Amino acid sequence: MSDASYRDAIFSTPLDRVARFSFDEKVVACFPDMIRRSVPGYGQVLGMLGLIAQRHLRHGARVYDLGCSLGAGGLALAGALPPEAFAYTGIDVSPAMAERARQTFADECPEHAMQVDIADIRQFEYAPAGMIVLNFTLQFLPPDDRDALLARLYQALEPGGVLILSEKTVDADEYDNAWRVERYHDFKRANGYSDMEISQKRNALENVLVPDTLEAHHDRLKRSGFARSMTWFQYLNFASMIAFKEG
Ligand SMILES: Nc1ncnc2c1ncn2[C@@H]1O[C@H](C[S@+](CC[C@H]([NH3+])C(=O)[O-])CC(=O)[O-])[C@@H](O)[C@H]1O
Ligand SMILES: O=C(O)C(=O)Cc1ccccc1
Repeated sequence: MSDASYRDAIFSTPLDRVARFSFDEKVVACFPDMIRRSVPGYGQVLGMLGLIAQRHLRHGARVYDLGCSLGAGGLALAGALPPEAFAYTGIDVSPAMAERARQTFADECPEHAMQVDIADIRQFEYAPAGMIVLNFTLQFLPPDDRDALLARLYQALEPGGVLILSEKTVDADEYDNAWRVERYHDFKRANGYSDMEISQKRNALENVLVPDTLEAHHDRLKRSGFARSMTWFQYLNFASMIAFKEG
């Protein structure tokens, strides 16, 4: 398969019926461009992953990257830590994504222990881990499945381990929410998306990407066992949280 990367033009022509968004071959081919132009703070969140790992990850521990897509999280970690510092397992249910992530790791960081599994993160058998990353992935699970997954991840974390949870969020206050969504659309427009692309993608994501409020996330983290969590990053309606398992 080609590893070329294209500009995202998926929603640029008028569609009679906008299909549900899915991580198919077409999305995979333009994914780096799509995510960079569509997720405010994506690069900053990735940049901090390595710094957070340097501070919190036990030497040699396992790191899980759930919904790893093309492996950007793994590459960020490999750029910040030496090969013996961690063993990485990326998991993605999309074979097209996972295969490209494998190829990228083989090309870019062959010395590092980078594994990619094609699996559903809800069914995966987790081994003990020092760090678990959910970068813009939980939002794609049916809301009823989110509690059970977080509770299992808490169990898999070693004492002193950390969970990074990055998400698109919704604001409980309708005015604050409208302001953030409108500025988010401005952000997309400034990144070259047309009004039609913005509205067709919005329709395609309806009931596929279901955002929670930050409060709902922190409540869920607490219910799952985490005594402490905080929002360390927020940019419009996108945020990243960290949750700590007591050491
Ligand atoms: N049940 C599931 N099991 C496994 N994978 C899943 C599941 N549901 C969705 N996915 C996968 O989760 C990923 C979400 S993208 C993550 C970006 C990445 N973290 C990044 O830092 O570049 C986010 C976005 O595109 O906004 C896709 O690759 C799906 O195939
Ligand atoms: O584009 C959007 O509206 C988003 O919410 C971000 C996004 C990025 C990549 C795939 C799906 C959603």
